Amino acid sequence: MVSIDTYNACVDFPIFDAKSRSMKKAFLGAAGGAIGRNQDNVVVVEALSDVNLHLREGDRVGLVGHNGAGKSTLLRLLAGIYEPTRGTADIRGRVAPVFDLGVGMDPEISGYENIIIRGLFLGQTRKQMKDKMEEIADFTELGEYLAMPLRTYSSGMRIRLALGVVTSIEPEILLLDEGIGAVDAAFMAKARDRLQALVERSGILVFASHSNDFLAQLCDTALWVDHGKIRDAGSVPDIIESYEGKGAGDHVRRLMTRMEEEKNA
Ligand SMILES: Nc1ncnc2c1ncn2[C@@H]1O[C@H](COP(=O)(O)OP(=O)(O)OP(=O)(O)O)[C@@H](O)[C@H]1O
Repeated sequence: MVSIDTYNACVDFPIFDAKSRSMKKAFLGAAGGAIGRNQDNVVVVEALSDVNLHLREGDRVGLVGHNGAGKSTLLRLLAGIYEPTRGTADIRGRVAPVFDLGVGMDPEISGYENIIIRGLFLGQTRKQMKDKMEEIADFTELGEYLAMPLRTYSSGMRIRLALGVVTSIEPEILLLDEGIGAVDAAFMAKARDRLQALVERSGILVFASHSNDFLAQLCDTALWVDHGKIRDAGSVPDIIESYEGKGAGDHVRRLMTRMEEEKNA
């Protein structure tokens, strides 16, 4: 069974070299988690506090919130990269963390070899990646460059390769942190379809994004993360409306209606 359960999970980052003078006036700014002190009087950033999350097979959840609200920290907690400082996080299922498209890529080896390595990094086997190789190679449209070392690629070419691999896997839990940047528009349209298909065959999706259109396309529900806490939970348009206002909520509602009509057409 695939599941995510966190109980009052907190993640603190101790900052041993923080200047105490500047900390005297610590207050909750618009961006970032609360800054406090732990029992040893060390300055800590409270990146997440008392997060209770219960997700099951089929859940597609978007995370919205200001810079430094705790979205990436929450994804890293769910990926097992961070342990909760207090509380618990119980994650069942094979996790594919897609935070940085370039992670696990080696500039000195070929595109083909990088496809295998990146796949292993995402929990796939060598055999699975070899079976998918042709299809991934086609998608990237990189042709003979695939036999060349990755260092000869432009940044957009690297993203094509990384997206080709990421969207080819079968994850039980897919953790996605936007960062899908510099590819040309035609390629992005192709990648969106593949991303949609990836999400559909994933057990659980948690997706942190500042793009309302992307959230509307990939998620059913959303969480507003604010200063390390879950401030609100609900449908994607409702949460975007609470977070950004009525205009943004209505835009997402219209977009979702249009997508639904296109699906049924
Ligand atoms: N390694 C770290 N050491 C210290 N503080 C950190 C570390 N990583 C994150 N933080 C702090 O934790 C808080 C949450 O950061 P996080 O990266 O999770 O935010 P986010 O919601 O993903 O932001 P953004 O939308 O800007 O990517 C911030 O206050 C940040 O300063």
